[in-house]
Amino acid sequence: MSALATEGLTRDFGGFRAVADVSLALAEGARHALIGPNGAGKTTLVNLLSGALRPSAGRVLLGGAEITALPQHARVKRGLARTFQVNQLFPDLTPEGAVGLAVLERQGLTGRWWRPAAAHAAEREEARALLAGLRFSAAEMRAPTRSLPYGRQRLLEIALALALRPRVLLLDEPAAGVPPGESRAVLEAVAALPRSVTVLLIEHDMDLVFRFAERITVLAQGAVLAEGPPAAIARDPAVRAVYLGGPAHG
Ligand SMILES: Nc1ncnc2c1ncn2[C@@H]1O[C@H](COP(=O)(O)OP(=O)(O)OP(=O)(O)O)[C@@H](O)[C@H]1O
Repeated sequence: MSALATEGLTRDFGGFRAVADVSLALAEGARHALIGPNGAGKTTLVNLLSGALRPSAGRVLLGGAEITALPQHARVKRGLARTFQVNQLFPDLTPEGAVGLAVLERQGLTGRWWRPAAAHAAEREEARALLAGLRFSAAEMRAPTRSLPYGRQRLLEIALALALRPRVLLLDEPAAGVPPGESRAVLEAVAALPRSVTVLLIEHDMDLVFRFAERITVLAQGAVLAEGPPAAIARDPAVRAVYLGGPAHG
């Protein structure tokens, strides 16, 4: 059974078909990447998966169960998480505090502000362990998020998603906007994500895609143009014609 699958997923905007009859299947623990030229429909497809958009036709299945009609929060509860831009949401919180809140959210305890401080120790501990796994130093965990380098802020997005203990994680351009000097740390953290999490990476950076992915789906004009292991995708003449261009990738 696939961890995440779509069947004939289609989305029209007026007369324009942004996603056209896309059928995808991610195996448990998959390291799958979705690529395609600008306007290929990647963002629309992710929005259909996360529940931000409803399809015009087709189905989305999580662990074999249909979730097509479920709103975003219900999908998150069932184990489908996506990263989102935290620097707009938590500029004054520390990473430790923000991830601690996400742990509480998972536990359904966010309303209980009255709990004694000692009761927060467990989620703080979990938050620290999670951030340490993403190679945050103790000082970085306790600094206001806004003061951290952008690469660290993007890693915090991943930490917040992981705090929900997802079965499937949608990683939307985790290294976008990160300066070259910091992007290596983001890349390593993505590569080191636990296998218990199935990952779909949406990414423009071909180095990251070809280092991370074991399978790649190429979208073009809303439809699946090709799918396969990286070596086959890099060689595929149709893919190179519409997207990669130039010499084959490793
Ligand atoms: N809300 C909308 N209304 C109308 N057209 C839309 C809407 N959202 C997306 N589109 C169109 O659908 C097509 C696919 O867009 P989408 O953003 O999904 O592509 P993308 O592959 O994510 O592109 P990029 O790599 O540039 O982010 C584009 O032609 C876009 O103009």
